[in-house]
Amino acid sequence: MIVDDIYKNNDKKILIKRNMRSRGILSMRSSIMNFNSNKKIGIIAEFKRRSPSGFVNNENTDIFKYYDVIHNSIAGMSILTEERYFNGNQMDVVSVQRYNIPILIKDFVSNDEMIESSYMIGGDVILLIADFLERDKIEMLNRKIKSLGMEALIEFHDLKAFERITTDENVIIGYNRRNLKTLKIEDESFDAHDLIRSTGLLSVLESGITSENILKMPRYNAMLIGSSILSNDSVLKSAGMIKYDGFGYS
Ligand SMILES: O=P(O)(O)OC[C@@H](O)[C@@H](O)c1c[nH]c2ccccc12
Repeated sequence: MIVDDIYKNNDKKILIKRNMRSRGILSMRSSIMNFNSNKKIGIIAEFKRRSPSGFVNNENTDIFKYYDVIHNSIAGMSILTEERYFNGNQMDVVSVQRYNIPILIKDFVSNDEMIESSYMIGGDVILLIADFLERDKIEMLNRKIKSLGMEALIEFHDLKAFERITTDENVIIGYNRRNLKTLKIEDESFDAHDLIRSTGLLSVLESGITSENILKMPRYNAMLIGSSILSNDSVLKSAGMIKYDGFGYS
């Protein structure tokens, strides 16, 4: 399975060790809460060159300057740094620090070296995937993340993986509508949100969100959108029309 192959090869990754950070850490949690307090949902816009589910993108990271200026609805950025299946590149993170928007490092992180390197290139938030990491591993990795002053987006797809998530104060919880084992959208986002709400932590809905379905999505604080934005879908305009009323959208 692709995911197993990625994690198995993490120890062989060539990681940037030199400090290329050009600014202090920005809080994704504060950014999302800021949008919510203005009755907006926070949109985390994702940049990736391709994904194993078949998406290919010819844009480069310059497109972020358009979202920031034109839509101003970007609470954060998500940058894929996984090279072998997503054509990711850590230098993409270094280059987007200048937009001064919180950066989520989207990779299959499973060791301290990846967390340290993500800090060095300007990351603010680290993705951890509960479906593929045991609870004590997540706790250990988040201790490292916290020690560097960063936040963690801990995502799950399998509802059973929710119980592995550590509900620490630097944690945001994501629900991935896509099953990374089958690469298919298998949506249990309403049940997932009930689980997340019981923690009192911020919630992010991820994957397969387009202008067609965004208005029907359940009540999350933020949404992480990649392919449809990168394919010039009008999803950002649709997102801007949603009024976040504290307990969801109206
Ligand atoms: O391009 P989409 O369907 O908008 O999906 C974006 C993002 O949710 C997806 O890339 C993703 C969510 N969690 C991940 C974990 C690893 C790699 C990728 C992901």
